[in-house]
Amino acid sequence: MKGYLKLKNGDKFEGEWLTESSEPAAGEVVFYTGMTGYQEVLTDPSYKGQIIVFTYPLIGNYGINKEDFESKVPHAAGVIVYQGNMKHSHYQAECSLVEYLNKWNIPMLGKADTRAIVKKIRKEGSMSGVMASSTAAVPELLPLNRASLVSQVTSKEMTTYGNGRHHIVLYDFGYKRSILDELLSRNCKVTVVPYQTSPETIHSLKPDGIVLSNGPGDPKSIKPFMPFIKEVIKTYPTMGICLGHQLIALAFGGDTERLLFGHRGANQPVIHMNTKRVFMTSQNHGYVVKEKSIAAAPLNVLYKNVNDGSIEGLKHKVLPIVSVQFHPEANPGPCESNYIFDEYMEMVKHKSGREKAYA
Ligand SMILES: NC(=O)CC[C@H](N)C(=O)O
Repeated sequence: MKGYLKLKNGDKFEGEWLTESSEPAAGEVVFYTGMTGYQEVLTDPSYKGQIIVFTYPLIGNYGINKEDFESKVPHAAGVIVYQGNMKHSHYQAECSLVEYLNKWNIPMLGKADTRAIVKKIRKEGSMSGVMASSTAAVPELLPLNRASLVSQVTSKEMTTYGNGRHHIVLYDFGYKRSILDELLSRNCKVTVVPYQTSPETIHSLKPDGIVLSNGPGDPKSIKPFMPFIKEVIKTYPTMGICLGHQLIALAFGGDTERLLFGHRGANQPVIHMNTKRVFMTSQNHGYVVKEKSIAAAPLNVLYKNVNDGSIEGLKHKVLPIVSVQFHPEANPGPCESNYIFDEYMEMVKHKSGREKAYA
């Protein structure tokens, strides 16, 4: 059966509809450039409601396994690939990509001219679109609900994992399992809390540190909770990852803006501003912190993207607060920024040092 992607600007791309349900799907059309990691990408809550165009042609070649889920359910609205319906082969594979998508009723378009779609998005920017098996569906008929994305993926209740020595509260805006795993592997007990959790509740947990997770959508949609976030992060050593990083900037008076087409892939070069060391990072974001907006904020720029110069990390001038726009937990992606978790744990362990600095 034929299938189509229609972009908001009216452009139409044809392909083969590979999944069972013929229901159309709408979402923000974005592209991901990594060669592997489709299972992690599809189950990363930051992709909630997005139609993902994979630029690597062989997507599905190693199937779906039990190990690589970033959350229990997939979050992407749709999948677009160059080949599709690949015969998979891997010793850990449990099923094919198409079988997995069928289970969750997520459409996949194969044999699509992914290069043409990406060139369009790179020129005109990420935009909404609709995937359908008939040409009748139009994007306007399937409106997007960007504002409530975080509330769709956050935990419903508080859950504690592990019994390590350092108690970390992970604010859940749509956290990736790998972030939890990184903390657990560093002798932490982690309490995952819904993103609306009040400072009083956090204080009652007596945490040693706070992590603000990644998550979908516009960081400004969390603005009503900013006073909560600000109070909590000023009190405990804090690390922000991706959306969490953007929220730290907003909390200290900074501003965010939308990138033309975002950074989504596993080889985004980032430079450490002090050491000038460059390393590759895994990324997935459509918004960035505006550099001018933090000029008066008590934040230093610690990392920048080598390709476009955008801000990739911040450090508070006095308080033990650090944040990165990229993903140090890096699944999928290179692990060379993994040390950021070690640095954060040092901050957590030297809490008394923070108290001295603040006195
Ligand atoms: N991975 C993330 O946390 C993404 C953050 C935010 N939703 C963005 O697109 O910029």
